[in-house]
Amino acid sequence: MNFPAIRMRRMRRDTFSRALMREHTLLPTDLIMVAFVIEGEGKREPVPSMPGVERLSIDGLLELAGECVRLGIPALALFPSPDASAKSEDAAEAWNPQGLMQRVTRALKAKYPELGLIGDVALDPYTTHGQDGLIDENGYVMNEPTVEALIKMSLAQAEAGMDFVAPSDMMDGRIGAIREALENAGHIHTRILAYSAKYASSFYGPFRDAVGSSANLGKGNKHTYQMDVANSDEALREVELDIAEGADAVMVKPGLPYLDVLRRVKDAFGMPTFVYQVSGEYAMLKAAAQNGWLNERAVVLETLTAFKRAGADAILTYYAIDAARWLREA
Ligand SMILES: NCC(=O)CCC(=O)O
Ligand SMILES: [Mg+2]
Repeated sequence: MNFPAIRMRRMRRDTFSRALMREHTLLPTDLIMVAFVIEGEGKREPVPSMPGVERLSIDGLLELAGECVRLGIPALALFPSPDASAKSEDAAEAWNPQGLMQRVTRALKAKYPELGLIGDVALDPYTTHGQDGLIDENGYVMNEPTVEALIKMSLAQAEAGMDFVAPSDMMDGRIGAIREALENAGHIHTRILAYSAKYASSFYGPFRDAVGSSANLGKGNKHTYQMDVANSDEALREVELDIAEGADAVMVKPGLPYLDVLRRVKDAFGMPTFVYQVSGEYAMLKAAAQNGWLNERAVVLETLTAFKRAGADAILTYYAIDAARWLREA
């Protein structure tokens, strides 16, 4: 028995010794802000299931980007919420050089070249059926035709100046196919953030409201391409394949319910490993905070610190700007 020679509480007694033994420190540079992009001018549309989050037109995005730069947030992840008229069976608007994402990317890069931009690559905002890919007559998402579409979408974004293309669709082989197309087109610096372990999670509900795909998706689900929530060995296989195909960084998504997966991925590969605190996680925290049931600032910073402890190099979160402000005040 080591007690009392070993007293774990001794190092916890004072602020200075707690600081010295702290293993992980959350910084604004760990955070990636997430934004929903809409057409128009001077438009801000609240997302009802995500209080505090608004869909923004280009002018609002420029303000948001300026705030990221001022706060030391290195990157902004963009998700389009196109008008219903831009949706089709073949999602062709996704690779229109004058399309929403491409225009926004050029505008943001012109004003804030130092802010990293991460473009979502998946077809769901652009399809009339709300699936991430192209479907056959039975509604099954077809792998290779979808990959061909994702290549066009990635090239259009890279051409507009996107720093990272981020395929979030979970088709097989798309990382290698996109990498090859980018290289052949001379976009050798365009990075790929692979949503490698993306789960078929019910925590994406508010996001689907935000990008306007939930009504289109209806009773559909994404179980034929996103991962079964019960698996984690499979996540390692997915990540291994994406690394072999040329991913520059890999992602685990959602976040808090998948910290075990995050830790396994980081330990197994030592890759730049990102995690996504998704819309449902935001909604839970926000709802409890609005009811006065949880201290918002304390619990949000706790969740973000937990991601770092579990091995994340960067965290996509709707709370990035709030968290960076709180960290600066602290
Ligand atoms: N590709 C993005 C999603 O599927 C959902 C993100 C979220 O729920 O925040
Ligand atoms: Mg895969």
